[in-house]
Amino acid sequence: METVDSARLASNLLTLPTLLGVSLCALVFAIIRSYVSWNARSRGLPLPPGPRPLPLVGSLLNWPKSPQWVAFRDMCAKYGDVLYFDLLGTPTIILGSPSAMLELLDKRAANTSSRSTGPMLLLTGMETNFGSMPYGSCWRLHKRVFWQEFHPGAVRLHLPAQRKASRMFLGKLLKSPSKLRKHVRFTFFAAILKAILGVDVAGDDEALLDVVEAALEWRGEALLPGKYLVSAIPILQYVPPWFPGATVQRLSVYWRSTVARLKEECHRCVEKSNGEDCAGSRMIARMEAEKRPAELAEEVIKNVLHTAIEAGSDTASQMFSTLQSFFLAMSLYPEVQRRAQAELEAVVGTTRLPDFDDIGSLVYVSALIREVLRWHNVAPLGAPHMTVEDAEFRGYFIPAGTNVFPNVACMHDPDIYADPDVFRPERFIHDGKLDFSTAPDPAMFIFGFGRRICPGRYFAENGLFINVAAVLHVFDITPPVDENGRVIKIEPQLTYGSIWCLSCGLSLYYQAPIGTSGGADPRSAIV
Ligand code: HEM
Repeated sequence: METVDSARLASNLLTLPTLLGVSLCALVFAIIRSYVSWNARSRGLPLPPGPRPLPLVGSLLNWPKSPQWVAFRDMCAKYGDVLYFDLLGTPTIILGSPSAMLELLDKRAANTSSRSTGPMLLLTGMETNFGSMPYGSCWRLHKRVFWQEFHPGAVRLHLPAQRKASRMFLGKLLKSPSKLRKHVRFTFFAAILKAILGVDVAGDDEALLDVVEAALEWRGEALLPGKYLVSAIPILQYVPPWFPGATVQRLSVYWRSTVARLKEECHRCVEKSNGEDCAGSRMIARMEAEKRPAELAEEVIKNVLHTAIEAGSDTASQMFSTLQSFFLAMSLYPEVQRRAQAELEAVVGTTRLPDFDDIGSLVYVSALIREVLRWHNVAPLGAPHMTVEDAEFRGYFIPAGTNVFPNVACMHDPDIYADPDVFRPERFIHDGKLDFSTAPDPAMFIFGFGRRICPGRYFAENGLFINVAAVLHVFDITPPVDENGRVIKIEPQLTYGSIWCLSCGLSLYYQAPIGTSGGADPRSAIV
């Protein structure tokens, strides 16, 4: 009897309206709970402003496609210099002014130095590039191993490699100036490989170059925020490659294999260098001296080396794009080029090529390089940092796990740089000295911020200097001319990955060396 009553009671309770009622109560309870917990976390502070998010998809449809830095600049003009987006649950902010960038990414670096480890990182095999690692002991170990070879004192050891690569670059330009893109790639590639692996890239050692290129060619596109749906819906990463439409999973197999091959190649080269003085062998010696377990040491060194190659020689890297922008600027601004050449002739003379000791005396050339970095900033959205704790910033709530992008479009803000689209190195010179009092040093922004600031910057500055100074000293860079000798107007085109780079349809013509007023021809130093 008792059993029948219980069953009847249960069936009465499980009627549809009861079920709906219970579900509704659960939903209301969940909403209230999440509201209360959000309020406790945010302490009632609002999120930063931004385009109005839509239900379910958040700000996904407001996230601009291309060029993002311009779109974000316009949005900042409307909403202020801290913009908020909800990318399917991932909080994302864009910082639109130097003060906001320095305040959040430099001064609050303890909270803003991590990286998001989204599914694309694993799919691309980039999780072993320490530039992508979240902040923590693993990143610190990699960064330390890298920094021991790239801090301002250590980069002096790499000067011979950079000098030699730049001389070879000049030789290649003399022989085949129309292959500019290839030669630009060569100079950074040769310098970094010699510096870290002890490898001499004689002539066109395409084999190693191919391994590097294969590992790098897809990166700009693949890592573009919002490019693949899987970044927004991480569960999609588990779809098997054979599943219809699983393009990214099929690409992933290829991407990962190219990175793995590059790492193996780095390891093989360092082993082959057989203790020769290069960064790789010094890293091994240090790890041995610290008595690190062999397996860990090998993995860390491979990761650091492939990170350095990617950052230092990738065709989509900042070095590559910056040097190309230099050629473009010189062909468009002949008066700037003449002024730099006059300075080189006065300081260096006509019997030798410029060298690193000349940096301090070549004020105009140094300002010119700063202007290239500003004029065509090649990574206007920098690299996103991720916050690790909830924070308050300028009266707004920034949740833990927010991706923070600095929009370095401020390099083209007329309030910061007068006539920002004009190439004018003079903006950085006062009383014959480099002076950033009226126009901030672009290096403050373009190398990133806080603890994640580019650790390769000193090596980068040396590499840019030696190549730019040597090219200016030996060549005249002019726009191309047609068969009737008429100047062809260069229309620079920019391709957009996570990094801007000049798509090099542009070919430049080189004139006789300028060093003609007596003495030995500086070309004798070109190899
Ligand atoms: C013009 C040249 C270069 C520019 C403008 C540049 C800029 C940058 C930027 C913006 C970042 C991200 C910083 C941040 O997250 O705040 C970065 C990171 C990095 N760069 Fe560079 N870079 C250049 C050249 C190089 C070179 C030549 C190397 C290596 C030899 C290098 C190695 C790295 C590494 C390892 C990171 C990751 C740092 C980390 O996340 O801890 N960079 N760089």
